[in-house]
Amino acid sequence: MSKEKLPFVVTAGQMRSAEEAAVVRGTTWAALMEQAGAGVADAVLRYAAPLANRQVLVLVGPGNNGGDALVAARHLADAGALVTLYVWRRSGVDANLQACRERAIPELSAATDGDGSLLAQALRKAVLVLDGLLGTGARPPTADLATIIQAVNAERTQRSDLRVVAIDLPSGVGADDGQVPTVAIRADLTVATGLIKRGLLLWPGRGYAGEIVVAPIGLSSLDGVLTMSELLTASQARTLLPPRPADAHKGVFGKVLVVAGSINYPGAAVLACAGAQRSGAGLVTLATGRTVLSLATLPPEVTLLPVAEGDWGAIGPAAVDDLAEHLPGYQALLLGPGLGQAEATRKLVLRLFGLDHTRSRARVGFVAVGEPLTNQPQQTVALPPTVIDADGLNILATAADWFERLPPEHCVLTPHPGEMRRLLGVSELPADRVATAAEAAQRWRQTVVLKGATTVIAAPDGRTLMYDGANPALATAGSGDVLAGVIAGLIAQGCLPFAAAALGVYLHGAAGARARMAFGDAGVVAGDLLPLLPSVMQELRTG
Ligand SMILES: NC(=O)C1=CN([C@@H]2O[C@H](COP(=O)(O)OP(=O)(O)OC[C@H]3O[C@@H](n4cnc5c(N)ncnc54)[C@H](O)[C@@H]3O)[C@@H](O)[C@H]2O)[C@H](O)CC1
Ligand SMILES: [K+]
Repeated sequence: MSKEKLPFVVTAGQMRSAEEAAVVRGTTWAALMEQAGAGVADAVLRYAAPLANRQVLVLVGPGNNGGDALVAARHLADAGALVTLYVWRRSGVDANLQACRERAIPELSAATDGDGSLLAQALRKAVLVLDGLLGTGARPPTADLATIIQAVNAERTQRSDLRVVAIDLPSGVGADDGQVPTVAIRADLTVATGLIKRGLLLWPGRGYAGEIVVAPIGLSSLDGVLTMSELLTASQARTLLPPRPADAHKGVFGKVLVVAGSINYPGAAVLACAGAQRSGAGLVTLATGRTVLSLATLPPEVTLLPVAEGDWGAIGPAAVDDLAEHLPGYQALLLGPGLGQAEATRKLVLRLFGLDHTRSRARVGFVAVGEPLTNQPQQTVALPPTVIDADGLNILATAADWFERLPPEHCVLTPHPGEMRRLLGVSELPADRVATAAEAAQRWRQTVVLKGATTVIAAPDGRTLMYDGANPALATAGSGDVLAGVIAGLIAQGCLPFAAAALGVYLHGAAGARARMAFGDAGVVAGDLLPLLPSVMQELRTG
């Protein structure tokens, strides 16, 4: 599929670059705006038909977002809608306003509506409000603009028959970070002009956008923008599926070793193993202490590798020898779910990554790709591609420059925001989750899955995917364990780290959506995802 057809997600700056690149290639700003406004009108007519002889109130702001609104207003009037303009702080009469005047489209001005009565009256009559106040050039709305926004939101709350459509962004939502510093329009639909702005997919902005559609504006090529995010869609996920030859034996689908669990979290190990199984791995082995094994109710298909444990069943550093003996032959390692942070476990994790300097040479660790395994008595066993999750991340975060021990593009890190803060050594994450994940992935040279209502998957080469899968049903203990297992299972089947992370996030999210439909917003447990994963995967494969 050509790049242009993929739903790119951009910052305001990247959008500007794409537009400037288009203008350099011969289009004009006026043409871009005409296509944007026409596209908005088309989306509105598809979304809220019939509008003939229905009142449409178009809010017009001072910038090009307002310009789009004037173009759309003209097209909607030509389609038979009864359009009224409500102009806020727009100076001068440009061609698009002139064209509305030639159609005698009624025009109200905020400047002469001190008490807001004109707006209130127009809102009461309208069946649809089109928000063309502010777009990518917005600063946080203050006083007079905030009053207009609050009046629109109040009317929409009171009347279920009123639809609000935002042009490019709901006014008041930050284009790059989705923040809503003061107030913002609550839209039922946002028509993104040309490309989806990042703020539409980052919370809380995502919650103001409603349904999101894209109105093409003729960006013939996207070479103007270097690294853009892309929305992770089913069609994208489908391209990432590992092959599933009908005549294959289980060895073809790889083996996953899961180092997980502790006396407090035996279930995390179970969910992680089951996630790996349900993603299609050929064989899953749980390496943990005997105490945890006695507590965990494992699927019968999971094989067990009891390893040395310390106090309270915590996996201890001596487990390195057990792991070294068994790791060869595994195509994926998952480290972390429910591990706990006992001192003994901390030593194990640091030793696995060669960060525990109390011993000269770990028997297990990352051997630089291509470096021959030494045939010394302390032969080092290379770790397979590794998913590092939960306490695996929390323990790594305690070692300075931990990421320098990892061979490039060998791991998938799956932090939630708290784990990301610890890995970055910051008290607060920056608002722009995409930039945060992208910079970390490039610095650490690993795939990073920054989990959240919108999950960002970032590759070391700068590419980022955003999964728009906010789902309260997934905000449940163990959901992350299942995801980590799915990703490890996909790596075992031959997916490269970034592909496994993206496909894993998609499958996990789709299963979560299925569970929410079946069980509702509350009360879904992570285990409910497991039986849904194979059918979600099958539908993706045959879709
Ligand atoms: N560039 C193009 O050819 C196209 C742009 N598209 C649309 O245009 C907007 C971006 O336009 P821009 O003029 O840069 O920004 P805004 O329309 O958001 O308006 C900025 C304008 O408003 C003033 N302003 C900002 N915040 C406030 C505030 N809180 N209070 C008062 N005034 C404020 C600011 O000073 C500027 O004057 C983009 O979103 C698209 O909708 C087309 O879609 C494609 C072509
Ligand atoms: K807007």
